[in-house]
Amino acid sequence: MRSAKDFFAPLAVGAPTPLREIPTRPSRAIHFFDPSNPKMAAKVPDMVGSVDVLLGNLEDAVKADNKLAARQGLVEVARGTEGLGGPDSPTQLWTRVNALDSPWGLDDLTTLVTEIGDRLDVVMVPKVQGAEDIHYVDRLLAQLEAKAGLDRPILVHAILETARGMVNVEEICGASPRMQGLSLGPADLAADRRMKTTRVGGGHPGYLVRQDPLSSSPEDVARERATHQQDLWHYTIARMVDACAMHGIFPYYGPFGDIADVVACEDQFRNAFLLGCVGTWSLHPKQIAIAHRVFSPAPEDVAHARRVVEAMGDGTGAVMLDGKMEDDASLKQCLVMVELAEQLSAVDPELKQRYDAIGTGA
Ligand SMILES: CCC(=O)SCCNC(=O)CCNC(=O)[C@H](O)C(C)(C)COP(=O)(O)OP(=O)(O)OC[C@H]1O[C@@H](n2cnc3c(N)ncnc32)[C@H](O)[C@@H]1OP(=O)(O)O
Ligand SMILES: O=CC(=O)O
Ligand SMILES: [Mg+2]
Repeated sequence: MRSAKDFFAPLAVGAPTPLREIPTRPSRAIHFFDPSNPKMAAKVPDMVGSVDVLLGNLEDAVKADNKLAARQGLVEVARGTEGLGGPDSPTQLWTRVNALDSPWGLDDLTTLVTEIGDRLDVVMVPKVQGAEDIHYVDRLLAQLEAKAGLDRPILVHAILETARGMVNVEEICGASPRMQGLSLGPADLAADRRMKTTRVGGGHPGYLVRQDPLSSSPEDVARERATHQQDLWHYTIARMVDACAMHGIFPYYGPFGDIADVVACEDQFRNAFLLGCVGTWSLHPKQIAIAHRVFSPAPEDVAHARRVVEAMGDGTGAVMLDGKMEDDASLKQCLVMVELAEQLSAVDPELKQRYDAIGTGA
C-alpha cells in the first residue's frame, strides 16, 4: 500500500504531477467511433465542437484483423483534426484501449501516449477487475508520459463490466489520482453475472412486479393484473454513483444498443441522469442529441433552483416557496443544478440562451 503522503507524487521520474481534483469538463455524450472504419473516421472532424467527447474505440466492436489499423487510424485522426483533445479543446479526445489481458492492450497504450499523448485526455480501460489493474496502467502511463515529455497527466476511466469489478468498485475508484470516472458496461456485465438478457443495456419486459390478485382463487390468480417493468440496472448504477461521489470522480451510463429505439434510449439515459450520472456513451450519431438533451438540466428545473437559491439568502433556515419547504439541504440540491447549468452554459451557447431566457422563471 502506498503512503497517503506519496499518493500525489509522480510514479516515474519526469512524469507530470498528478491532479488533486478531476476537472469538471462537460462530458454528456462520449461518442464512440471505430478509427479503422474510413466512413466513421471521416465524420470525426465535422463533429468537433458539437459533441463533448469523441472516443476512438480500439476494443470490442473492432474486428481482430483491424486492431492495428484502428490504433493507427486514431493516431491519424488525432493529429489531423483541429480542436480535438487537449486542455482547451471544445471536444475532448478519449480512447478505449484493448483489455489488459489481450495481446493489444500494451501496444495501444505505448503507441497512443508516445504519438498523441498531448492530445489524449482520458484512457478508458475495459474489464477492470480491481485496484491492481489501475495500478498497472497508472505506472505505465507515468513511464510513457515521462518518456514523451508530457506536461499534464492523462486521466483513466474504468468500465465496470465484471462481477469482480463491481465488488471492488470502491477500491477501483480510489486506486489512483488519475481516476476520472466509471462507466457501466451492461453487456459484458450481464454475461459475466450470467444474467439472462441478450440486450445491450436498457430494460427487460420480463423484469417486473405484478399487482396482487383479488383473492387466491384460481380465477382471480389467472385474471389480468397490472404489471410494472422494473429497472434491471438500478442497483448497479446506484452503487457506481456512490463509489464515484465518495472519491470525487464521475459516473456514466454506458451503451444502449437498440439504436432504433430512441425513446427507450432517452428513458435509460434519463434514469442514469436522475440517479447522478454526468453522461453516457453514444454509439450512433443520433444518440448524441439525446445524450446532450438528457444530461443538460431542463431550463424549468434550473429556473426553480435559482429561485430557491435566491429565496434562501445566506443559505440557512427554512422558507416556503410555492407551498413547499426549502432549507439548507434542498438548497444544496438546487446548487447541483445551478452549477451544472453554469458549466454547460460556458461551452454550449444555445443552452446558455435558454437558461438566460428563463431566468428564475418568476
Ligand atoms: C456492447 C458493448 C460495447 O462495447 S458498445 C461500444 C462498442 N460499439 C461501438 O462502438 C459501435 C459504434 N457504432 C457502430 O459501429 C455503428 O453505428 C452501428 C451500430 C454498427 C450502425 O452502423 P450503420 O449500420 O453504418 O449505421 P447507419 O447506416 O445508420 O449510419 C449512417 C452513417 O453514419 C455513420 N456512422 C454510424 N455510426 C457512427 C459512429 N459511431 N460515428 C460516426 N459515424 C457513424 C455510418 O458510417 C454512415 O455513414 P454514411 O452515411 O454511409 O457515410
Ligand atoms: O463495453 C460495454 C459493455 O456493455 O460491455
Ligand atoms: Mg464491454
